[in-house]
Amino acid sequence: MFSRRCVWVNGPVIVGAGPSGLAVAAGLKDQGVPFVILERADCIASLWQKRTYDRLKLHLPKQFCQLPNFPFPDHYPEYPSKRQFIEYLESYANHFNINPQFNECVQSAKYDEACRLWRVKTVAASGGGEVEYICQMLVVATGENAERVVPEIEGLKEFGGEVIHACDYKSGEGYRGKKVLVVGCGNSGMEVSLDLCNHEAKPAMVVRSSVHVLPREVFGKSTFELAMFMLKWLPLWLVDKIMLVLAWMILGDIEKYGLKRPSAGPLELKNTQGKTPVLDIGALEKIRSREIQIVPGIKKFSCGMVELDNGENLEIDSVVLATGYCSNVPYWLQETEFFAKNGYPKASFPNGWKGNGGLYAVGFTRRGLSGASADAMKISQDIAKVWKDDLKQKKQKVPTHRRCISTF
Ligand SMILES: Cc1cc2nc3c(=O)[nH]c(=O)nc-3n(C[C@H](O)[C@H](O)[C@H](O)COP(=O)(O)OP(=O)(O)OC[C@H]3O[C@@H](n4cnc5c(N)ncnc54)[C@H](O)[C@@H]3O)c2cc1C
Ligand SMILES: NC(=O)C1=CN([C@@H]2O[C@H](COP(=O)(O)OP(=O)(O)OC[C@H]3O[C@@H](n4cnc5c(N)ncnc54)[C@H](OP(=O)(O)O)[C@@H]3O)[C@@H](O)[C@H]2O)C=CC1
Ligand SMILES: O=C(O)C(=O)Cc1c[nH]c2ccccc12
Repeated sequence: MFSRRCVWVNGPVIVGAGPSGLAVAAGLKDQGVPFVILERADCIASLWQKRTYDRLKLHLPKQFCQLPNFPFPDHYPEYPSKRQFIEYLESYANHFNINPQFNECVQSAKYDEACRLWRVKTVAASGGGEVEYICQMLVVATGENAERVVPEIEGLKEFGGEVIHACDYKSGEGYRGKKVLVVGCGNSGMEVSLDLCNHEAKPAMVVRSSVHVLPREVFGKSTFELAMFMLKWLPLWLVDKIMLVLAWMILGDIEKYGLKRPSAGPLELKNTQGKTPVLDIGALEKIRSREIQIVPGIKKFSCGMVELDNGENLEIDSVVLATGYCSNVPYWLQETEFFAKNGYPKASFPNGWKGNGGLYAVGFTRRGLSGASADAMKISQDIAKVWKDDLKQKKQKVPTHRRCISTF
């Protein structure tokens, strides 16, 4: 017979200790609301610490990436490096005295209608110990990038060479002289291809459909900042048109390199399909000089080879799947009213942060870190209000953790 530890949590359970979970936690600390954060990894911000490449820098200027009530240090550059961003998040957690429970992967969460409580089951990441947390409120902060997307492509098993996902790519060091097929042309595909070039590897990047490439800066100003500024006065479609004219002036016609532009504009596409435009940090120059080869979709792999949709065959040594990420909420949250099948809230920004029965979602806005901060502020305020009203009613506080042992 197993024994499962059962923990009553006074206050909400937050699932995920990335920027979103930390931002909600900080807001709750500020208002004196207790909580528990459950994190499957052994550190905060595991996406940034464990699943990103060495030379990554933030894409958006720092003022769009800082979390509430704790700015970046003044000496940070306009686009902080991954190391700097991680250091910032570590000091954020220290400043607010946030101590997540690491190595606890949430396996299931279910609202118990009878007692109006959430039952959140975790398993230790190393296997073994199971715990059931019982709480009144549940904050989903597992992110838009929780799991890698690995497409099934014919013959990939017979390929024989190394196949990795972009989240396991650290640097081009080991690829010198190698022919690498990079599948996907989002920001990851572009930046992995650029890094491979910088390490004298030979990347070919698969562009199966279309992509918006924008310069990271226009006349020395961040393109993103400019777009946000224009959106205050102009409709989105017009800002998109202006962005495309500026991109054409600065980057030229990218279609002649095989990079077809989508018919919807870059901001419209980000809003409707969550597809992030590429903010170019140098890959385009390598595409122009043919150091990065652009190739069409993949038909199939065979031993050491790939056959493309245009019938061409390429010899390759390795494959990097820069094929994106997905939410993992449908795997563990037993709820279908607030969350859609794709693991995002059904209501879009700014309405997708609060469900029924004390359910909240942070960081599913398709607006990066600034969207996560906006959600977090609303959530921590709402929870604090519920909490304080509740306290007033009870007039007496219950201990933070009440433990019991249940058997099954
Ligand atoms: C390569 C890359 C670069 C990016 N650059 C930028 C940028 O420059 N600017 C920007 O605004 N956005 C950027 N983003 C978007 C990114 O989504 C945000 O930066 C940010 O990490 C989102 O924070 P989050 O806390 O919502 O999700 P995450 O950072 O993914 O954190 C979620 C946490 O939840 C944990 N978790 C997941 N499932 C479970 C579970 N079942 N149980 C327990 N814990 C779980 C994970 O281990 C993780 O630590 C980038 C994304 C990527 C992939
Ligand atoms: N410096 C930074 O700030 C960086 C930020 N990021 C962010 O991380 C998030 C994820 O980006 P990313 O990892 O690039 O993922 P994306 O989802 O943006 O891109 C995935 C790419 O893979 C392609 N793809 C998927 N399946 C296949 C297939 N079977 N065959 C061929 N192509 C395929 C897609 O093509 P299609 O469009 O045809 O489906 C698309 O080009 C984004 O928000 C991005 O902005 C990423 C890297 C750096
Ligand atoms: O890099 C990302 O994933 C981001 O989410 C940053 C981002 C949010 N909104 C955007 C719109 C255009 C380009 C980048 C972003």
